[in-house]
Amino acid sequence: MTLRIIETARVTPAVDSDSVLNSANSLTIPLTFFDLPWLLFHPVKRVFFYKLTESTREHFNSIIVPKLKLSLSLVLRNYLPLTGCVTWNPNEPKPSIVVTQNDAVLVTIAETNADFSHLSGYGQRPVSELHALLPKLPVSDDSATAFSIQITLFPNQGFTIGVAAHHAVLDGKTSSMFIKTWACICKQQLQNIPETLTPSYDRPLIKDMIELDENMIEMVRSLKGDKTNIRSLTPFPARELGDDVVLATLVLSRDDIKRLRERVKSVSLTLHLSTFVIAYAYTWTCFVKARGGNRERSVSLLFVGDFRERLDPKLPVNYFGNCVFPAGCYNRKAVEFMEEKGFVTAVEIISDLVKGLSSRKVETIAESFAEGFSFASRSTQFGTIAGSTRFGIYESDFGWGRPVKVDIVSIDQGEAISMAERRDESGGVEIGMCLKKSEMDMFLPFFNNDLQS
Ligand SMILES: CC(C)(COP(=O)(O)OP(=O)(O)OC[C@H]1O[C@@H](n2cnc3c(N)ncnc32)[C@H](O)[C@@H]1OP(=O)(O)O)[C@@H](O)C(=O)NCCC(=O)NCCSC(=O)CC(=O)O
Repeated sequence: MTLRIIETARVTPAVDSDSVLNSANSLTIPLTFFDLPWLLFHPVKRVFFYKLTESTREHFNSIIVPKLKLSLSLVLRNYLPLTGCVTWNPNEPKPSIVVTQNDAVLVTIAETNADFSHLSGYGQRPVSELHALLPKLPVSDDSATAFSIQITLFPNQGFTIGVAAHHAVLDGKTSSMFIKTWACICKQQLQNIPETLTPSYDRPLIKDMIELDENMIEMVRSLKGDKTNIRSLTPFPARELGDDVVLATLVLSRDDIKRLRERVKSVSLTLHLSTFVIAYAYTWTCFVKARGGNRERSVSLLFVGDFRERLDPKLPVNYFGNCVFPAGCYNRKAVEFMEEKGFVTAVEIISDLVKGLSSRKVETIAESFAEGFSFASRSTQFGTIAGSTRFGIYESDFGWGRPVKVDIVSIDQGEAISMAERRDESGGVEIGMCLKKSEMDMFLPFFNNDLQS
């Protein structure tokens, strides 16, 4: 495929007489202990595919791009942190998001000759081609950009919106709320954000715990291992990906989930058998079986839970930033998930972890992250989940219909599994996996055949 960059635009927030920037000229939002664990992670990258056969160059340049830019400018008034950078003032104990007047979100406009149907499909797609549809997120030792966008035309086939988000600035809940808000403003040609979609910046609701901040920073530093510049914001080294890495999207229908749930119900009636638990347990056991190898090898799994409603007192559902707590199960033997009752074992583990989340104490969050991250390098297989079955990501309609597909491409940086609701069915789930082609070819038969058994 070829990609031609047409323009790199800076989209600034629309002029707002109430803007906090008008008086002080800058806005500083310190990162909380919920944000800090993600400081040196690679950006979360999602690509949204919009099918539109009337998307000629003319239509794209004169209608689609101007509408997207205008609505982006309007929505950024309420999302100022996305125009800024994470920086770490030498006089401050921790980094902050800093926004100054005239800051902007970089929007790359591009065109490609790639096959839209193939790239937006559910089959195996080269991850390098998906990356071409995503923007860079500039980062240096001193400054890390919060958010960037790429809009790519596939002439007469459609267009994509690719986003790159710094995870220390926002989590999946905030990121998906931003996209849905931008889409709503664009589609309905609104001037202002509806109340229900307005982000909350009520940071004082998260009690300042200096010791917790320090522990988080210490943990992040120790993970990087580079002692030369302890305030450096450059991320962990990127995973080298060969041309043979593919991303595929698997589907568990509502009926599949129901049948899998029945398998477990006969064993125990007290388990938490949500779609999330069933889907994670099933995918994980297939993944461990497909990799095979030494049955005694150490494997671990982790996920994060949204903590906004689990905190006491609760945070507003629209709280901007990160508010997730990790839950994991570490150093298990691969054989536990390979044998006949492997799926039930995984369900029991993940069910217990979900049930236990609400009683987790915030004071333990740094050690919980530290424990989880430490097993990432010590395990032969480490499962994590990106996205969620609760973000409603397919509702992002900018006025040209809902996306035909949404992929989280950044799962290529680990052994993450992505999740989202199914586009056209309530109750089912879409699962993204990114593996070397040879391993994907081993994994898919396990995933498809075990459903029939
Ligand atoms: C811990 C969990 C994963 C566990 O999920 P579960 O679905 O098992 O458990 P649950 O108690 O939340 O839900 C139980 C049942 O109630 C339904 N349910 C509960 N709350 C709901 C809500 N607000 N909206 C819609 N459905 C809801 C669920 O669909 C499920 O039904 P049913 O049986 O039908 O399923 C989840 O609670 C959670 O916190 N999800 C969000 C995780 C998150 O924020 N991840 C993003 C990380 S950042 C990231 O990854 C980056 C990025 O995305 O950009």
